[in-house]
Amino acid sequence: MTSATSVPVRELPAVRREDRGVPFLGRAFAYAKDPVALFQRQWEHYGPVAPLPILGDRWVMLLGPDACQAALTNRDKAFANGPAWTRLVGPFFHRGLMLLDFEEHHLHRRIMQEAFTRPRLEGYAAGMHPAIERGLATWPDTDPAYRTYPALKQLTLDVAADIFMGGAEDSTPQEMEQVNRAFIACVQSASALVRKDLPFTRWGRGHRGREVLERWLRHYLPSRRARVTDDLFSQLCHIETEDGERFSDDDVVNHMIFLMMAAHDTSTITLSTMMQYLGQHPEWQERCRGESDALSARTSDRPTLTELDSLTSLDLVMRECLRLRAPVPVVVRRAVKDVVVEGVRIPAGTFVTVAAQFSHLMPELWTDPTAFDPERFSPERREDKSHRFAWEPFGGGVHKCLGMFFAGMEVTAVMHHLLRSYEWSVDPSYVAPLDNRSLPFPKDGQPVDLRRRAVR
Ligand code: HEM
Repeated sequence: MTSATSVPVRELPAVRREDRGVPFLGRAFAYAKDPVALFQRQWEHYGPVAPLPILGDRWVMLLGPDACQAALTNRDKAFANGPAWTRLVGPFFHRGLMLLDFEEHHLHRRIMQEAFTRPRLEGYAAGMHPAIERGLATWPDTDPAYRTYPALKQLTLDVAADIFMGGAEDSTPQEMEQVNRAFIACVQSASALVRKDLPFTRWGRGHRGREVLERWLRHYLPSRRARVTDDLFSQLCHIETEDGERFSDDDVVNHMIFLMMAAHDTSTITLSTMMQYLGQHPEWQERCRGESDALSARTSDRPTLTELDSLTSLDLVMRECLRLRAPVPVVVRRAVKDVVVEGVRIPAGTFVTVAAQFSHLMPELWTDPTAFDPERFSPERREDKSHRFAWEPFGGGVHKCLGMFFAGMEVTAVMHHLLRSYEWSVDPSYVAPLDNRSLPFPKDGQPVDLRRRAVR
């Protein structure tokens, strides 16, 4: 963060007339239409600290790795998460870890960390394979336009039911579908224009969704408290720090709702982006499949966490896909006191978007930034080292994604099974039509030409 004494401090520039957008909505439409074009325009006209009128509030957009670093590392404790995320996603992820701040966040994160240690991840990895195999068995043998996005969403939900819930043994497929819809309702509330609990509104659906999730989780709480199993729910019920601190029932429910939301869409988006690029780059698909086939020949069809780590080409592809299409393109904060970033004063009360996706595409940081080139992450090139915050799909600072390794493991495990079971192709000229109203997903379901492999 720039100190007010070292650099002359400027006030935030006024919003130009042509950047005011639609009355009240401000630039919300421009963001939904093409966030990258909006980032670029803001950067060109205002630089790294750009004013942004949105939904009647005063927002500032931070662009470029230095400005993002200032907000994420948050040295002066000037930025808070709770008030900003709550403004966006409302009460639906109430008291999830990402929405807590400062001392309270530190305490909860210390407890939750215990559920993400390496030995625990090994347990989750072992538990994932059956759900992935069951899910992929329902995919067709061949389909020239298989809509992979909804299929992957269903698959990650099934994996989550096992790994997060320990099987959701009392829930029928219809109830699981209702739970899926409840999550979607909560996530989509972020783009609600009417922010009141009224019938037929996105906000209202978010409220109903939260109620469904709470009821569903509270039903399972006693059985998960009663015994320790390998699933995340049971772990949250039992973990404690060395000082004996543990979660209350309410904490467990609140954290579970947030965790399932944090894990579900982000992993699905990463997987569908990987399927798109691997479908458009058969040489990379073959290279990744070669490693997966070799691994299975050496070990078993259900690799351990350490064995999954050896799929290095898949790891390069995943990093590149997270760069090109960050599942969380921006994170948000609210200034709780006046603060200076890159020489510009941001007044207390201002909402802030930290635009990671823009850094991922800056020509100053990456060669040919829009090209699919996974080798840029190879040990010889390591373009992501051009700046500590050049590549930040998982955020940074004290709120950096706690599920980062879990996500890598889940995505690698699903892709490993997919590469072993299927071949697919995607038209090289295909550009995913993204819905950017909440997290970016392909509106057309992302059709691919899918064929089950004859011999493995
Ligand atoms: C590719 C998949 C994922 C991406 C791109 C992603 C991205 C992010 C980002 C950008 C943040 C920071 C938010 C902020 O600074 O305000 C975050 C926070 C978080 N994520 Fe993830 N995430 C992914 C998967 C997961 C998974 C699988 C889990 C859990 C199993 C998870 C759990 C969390 C938690 C608990 C936080 C809050 C951390 C805190 O506030 O201390 N994420 N994630």
